[in-house]
Amino acid sequence: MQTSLSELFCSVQGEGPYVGCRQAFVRFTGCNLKCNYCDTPVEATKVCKFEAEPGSNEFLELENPLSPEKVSEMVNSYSGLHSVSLTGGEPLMNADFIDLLETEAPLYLESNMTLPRMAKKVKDKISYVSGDVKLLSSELLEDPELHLESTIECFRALKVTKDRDCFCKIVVTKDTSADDIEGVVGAISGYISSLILQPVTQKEMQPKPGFLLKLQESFLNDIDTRIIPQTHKMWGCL
Ligand SMILES: C[S@@+](CC[C@H](N)C(=O)[O-])C[C@H]1O[C@@H](n2cnc3c(N)ncnc32)[C@H](O)[C@@H]1O
Ligand SMILES: Nc1nc2[nH]cc(C(=O)O)c2c(=O)[nH]1
Ligand code: SF4
Ligand SMILES: [Mg+2]
Repeated sequence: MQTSLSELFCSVQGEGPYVGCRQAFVRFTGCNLKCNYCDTPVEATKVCKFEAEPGSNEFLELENPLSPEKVSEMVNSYSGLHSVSLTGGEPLMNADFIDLLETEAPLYLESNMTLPRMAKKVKDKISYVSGDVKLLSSELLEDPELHLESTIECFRALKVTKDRDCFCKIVVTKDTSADDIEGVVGAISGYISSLILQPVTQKEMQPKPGFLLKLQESFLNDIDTRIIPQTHKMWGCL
């Protein structure tokens, strides 16, 4: 089994409760959604850009597709890793490949949580789940009811346990509706350790600070709720 990656690099986690933790980032190509705020190209690429020396800005180009052995070897070439971020694109589209990875550091899944069958396949391999909920109003969803069901089923499969952390992250824009967030969070709150409200990075799409603070207040009684913007972009790292 082989798959295509767009890039593989070492940096620190720039989002959510694990901000600052040193990670290898494994970026898969392809996605089943089309979020209007998405900051990442998801198209398939001919080569995988591999930054062998962290922070060097020098990239080797490895021809796609790559085997799980080769990807594990590249990840294991980095030292001091807290975990390995599986991202994309949508990493759960590569559940069979993920199942074959043999990395020394534990796996951290960054997912849109819409592919429950795939979530069930990888659940025992994953130590950290950054479950990025896509709101019903935020994309062109064919079937909002099915979307919500799939989201709940994914969180149930990958829920927080003594061996796995699972938190929910929601990108908030100026068009986000509080009811929309409350509906989804109410349905998954039993499966997560915290809720992260992530204001969208593009200035022109950002919500007002007062809206975020009100939202946070409405959840705080039930769940550890934090407002954390993307931090890696502030200091220009990958
Ligand atoms: C590019 S996605 C890839 C993983 C997966 N498809 C997902 O959406 O979680 C990685 C993370 O970047 C976040 N993200 C993408 N565009 C963003 C933006 N403009 N502002 C803030 N966060 C953004 C996503 O919400 C997600 O948490
Ligand atoms: N530093 C850094 N942190 C991140 N957290 C989530 C990312 C992603 O694109 O999945 C990301 C990323 O691309 N870089
Ligand atoms: S699910 Fe993730 S990768 Fe796909 S479009 Fe949305 S933010 Fe981008
Ligand atoms: Mg990113």
